[in-house]
Amino acid sequence: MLSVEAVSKTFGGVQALREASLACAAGEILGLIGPNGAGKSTLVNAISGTLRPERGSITLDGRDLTGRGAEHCARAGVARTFQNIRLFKDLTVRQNVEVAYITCRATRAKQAAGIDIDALLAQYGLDDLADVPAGTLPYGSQRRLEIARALALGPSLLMLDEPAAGLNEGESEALAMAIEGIRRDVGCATIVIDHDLRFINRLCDRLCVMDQGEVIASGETLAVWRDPRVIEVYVGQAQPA
Ligand SMILES: Nc1ncnc2c1ncn2[C@@H]1O[C@H](COP(=O)(O)OP(=O)(O)OP(=O)(O)O)[C@@H](O)[C@H]1O
Repeated sequence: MLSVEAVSKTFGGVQALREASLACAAGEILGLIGPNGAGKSTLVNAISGTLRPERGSITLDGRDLTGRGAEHCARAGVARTFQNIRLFKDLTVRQNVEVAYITCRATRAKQAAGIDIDALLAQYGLDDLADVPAGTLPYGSQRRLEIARALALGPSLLMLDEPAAGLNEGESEALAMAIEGIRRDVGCATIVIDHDLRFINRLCDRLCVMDQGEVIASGETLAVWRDPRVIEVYVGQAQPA
């Protein structure tokens, strides 16, 4: 269970997070949405330890992760993918997954025991590409490798930052089914950020909506879309200036 309580962060004069809170339970798929600049990536960065919040607290399964750094968070079971793919481009596909697995084996022996790298590569359609440098893969395969690598960490929390960006409808549907498979097989808490609202609504049990650094609504997907503040942010955006 991830619990984020009243986290704040400023960059110069910009308040990127204003006492943002959210929770995500094991086996749950939470959609984190909001307009550009709402603070979604900043919140994910705080949860994954790449930036230190000024106030608030972040715990995973009761362990305090607040400001503990990316390596500590990864070892505690936080895995993520990035808006702009960040693979080890010169390492092979298999080596990318192995690096994560080695981290998992060092600190999460129970989870590591359940991970089979060959099966993971096959599951994500990467078995025939295992010895190819990651940087030479087509875009869709790089996206799948990022997810396979995140799963090799044996995560308790998986955060996917714009996983459907650049995918066509068929690829998005396949991705949604793969994420549902992760819920079934791994049972981790999953947070998905995406601007593709059809993808988000189809996939997520609950939504957390941010605007200007604040969480303005959270709850079951359908209920959130009836919230006047959410309607204002989304419909307001579509109005001509
Ligand atoms: N490293 C940084 N330095 C300065 N300002 C930053 C930094 N990172 C984020 N910001 C600012 O913080 C605010 C929140 O940005 P953030 O990237 O978290 O939004 P977002 O909801 O992820 O947006 P998008 O959907 O466009 O990715 C924005 O005003 C952004 O310009």
